[in-house]
Amino acid sequence: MFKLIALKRRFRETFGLWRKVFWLLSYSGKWLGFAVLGLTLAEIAFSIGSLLMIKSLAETMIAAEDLRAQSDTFLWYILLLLLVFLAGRIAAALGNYVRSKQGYVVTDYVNRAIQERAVKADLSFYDSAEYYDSLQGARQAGAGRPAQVVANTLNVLRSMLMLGSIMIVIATVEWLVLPICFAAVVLILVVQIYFTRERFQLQRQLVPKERRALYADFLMTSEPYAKEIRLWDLGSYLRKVYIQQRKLIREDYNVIEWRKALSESCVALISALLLSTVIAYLLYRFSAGAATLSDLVIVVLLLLRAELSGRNFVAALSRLYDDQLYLSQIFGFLDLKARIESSAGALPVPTHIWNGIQMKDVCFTYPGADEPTLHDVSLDIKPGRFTALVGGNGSGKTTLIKLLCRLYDPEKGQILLDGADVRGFATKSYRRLFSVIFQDFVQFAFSGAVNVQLADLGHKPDFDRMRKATKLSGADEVLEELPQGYDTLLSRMFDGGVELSGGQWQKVALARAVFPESRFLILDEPTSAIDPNAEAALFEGFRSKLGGRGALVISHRLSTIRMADYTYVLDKGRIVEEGTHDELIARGGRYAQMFERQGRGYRR
Ligand SMILES: Nc1ncnc2c1ncn2[C@@H]1O[C@H](COP(=O)(O)OP(=O)(O)OP(=O)(O)O)[C@@H](O)[C@H]1O
Repeated sequence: MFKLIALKRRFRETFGLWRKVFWLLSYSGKWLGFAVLGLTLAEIAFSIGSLLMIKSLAETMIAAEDLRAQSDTFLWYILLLLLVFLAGRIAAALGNYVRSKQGYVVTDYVNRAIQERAVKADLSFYDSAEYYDSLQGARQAGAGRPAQVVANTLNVLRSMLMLGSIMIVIATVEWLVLPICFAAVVLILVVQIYFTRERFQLQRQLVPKERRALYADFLMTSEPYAKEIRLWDLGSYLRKVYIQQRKLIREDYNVIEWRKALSESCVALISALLLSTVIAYLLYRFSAGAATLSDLVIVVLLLLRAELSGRNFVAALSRLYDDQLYLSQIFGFLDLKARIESSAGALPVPTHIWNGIQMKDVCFTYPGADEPTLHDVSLDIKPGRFTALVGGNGSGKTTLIKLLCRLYDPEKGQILLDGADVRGFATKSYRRLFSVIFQDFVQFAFSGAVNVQLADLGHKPDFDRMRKATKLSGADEVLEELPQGYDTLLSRMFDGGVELSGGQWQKVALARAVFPESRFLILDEPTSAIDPNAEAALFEGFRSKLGGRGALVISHRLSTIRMADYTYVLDKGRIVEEGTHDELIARGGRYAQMFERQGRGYRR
């Protein structure tokens, strides 16, 4: 009973997989699909046709009493055979062309689908090794697999038809040979399928080791790590890590390949014994006068052909099985569902925001972490107000921003926009409320102009608006002095690019954050690499620069924080103090101590 249920489930899974493959293939277009199918069927028909013609020619020649007298007939026959053969080759060449054309279209599509899924995945996926394994599995399976499936299915079909035709022809001469050939094919097939599955399972187990090796390779070959790797002379250490992982991977594969080679040798021995038995049986029939010489010659010739077709059939079928296993990895990744998605009936965010955002008793624990990072955090971000957040390293400031922007959802408590739970708004439109600069902002290897405008691709490029943003952040002076001004490529990775300093990059990233006309500006240590003059220029009259937007600024520099309208102090994931600068100083608590300590440092 259980077996039946499991079989049914497996059948449903396989059927579902094939449906998805055909859905993917349909993406390459109806006509290309028909061309692939038509040409492959033509190729198969011509192959079988030429086989039957050879058989018929051999029979006629053996039976002919006077070969010379019938030479004209044979000549025409051979000519026709050549034409069929030629037509088969042309169909094969055109078939290869349309299949590879379909392959390129589908491969690009699958790659795009993987990228789309990766971009839409929750940020929390990046907290789990399982997600990386799944992504690596999909990448290893290869985006070309679905297209490969077409070629392999057709190969199975072709080799099966060829084998079937040969078997039928053999059966007309000597049917007893059939079960023996069948047994040999099944035996080879079982071994191939078994090891295909073993190899696939091993590959899945080895993904973490593969990722470790790839990581070491990535560190050795990527620009951001080049300085430290040279200074600390880490090359030999990383190479050792890489070699170690590769060695473990190789050893595991070698064990399987060795077992496979042994099993294949045994199967080859059994097949040879079976074949010898068949030939001995035919010889016996011939010597007993029960079979003619032509029967003997035809069956031996066809048996040799059947051996080749049988091997092709088994190889094609095990490749197809391999495809099916690997495709499940691609579809497994594509089926990952983001948890933070707009719910059915999600609303767009309101056009006017009156009270802003409110965090109410928010608790949050990272997936897989033992301890919560935020405990009962309550905080307001009001339109037109410069709000500051201070706290020691690891106190949870960046985490709080991630929750505000709905990169994660709280475990307990609520985040409200004008009193409504933000989970009720469409995620995309809610996230567009924010312009954020994170501490680890991205340095895109694009031009200066693109680096700024990336934050708002929904609008037409607007040079004046971009100038306003770069002027506010101080990036205007940086970009204007470059060889091609704003159009200069900000990377040495490609020809004609330049490299900016850390502070210059931060000004560009800051311009990107202020460029969109979003309602809330969130700056996570926006001036950590910027010189004090530029920082003072940025925050001078900051409230009027906000133009009605709400701002949340995280900084360790209290010279910046003192300009804020309202400040929250975070400690070990809890808001421990809040108020204006004067209120917090008067209170003489943690904020006042921090301020006093920093001020002492400057006075010394
Ligand atoms: N993706 C994550 N998974 C698990 N724990 C995390 C993750 N990101 C951060 N943490 C943990 O959450 C805590 C708060 O980190 P967070 O980055 O919010 O601190 P922070 O106040 O911004 O610190 P800093 O001032 O150093 O930037 C830290 O203990 C950190 O180890």
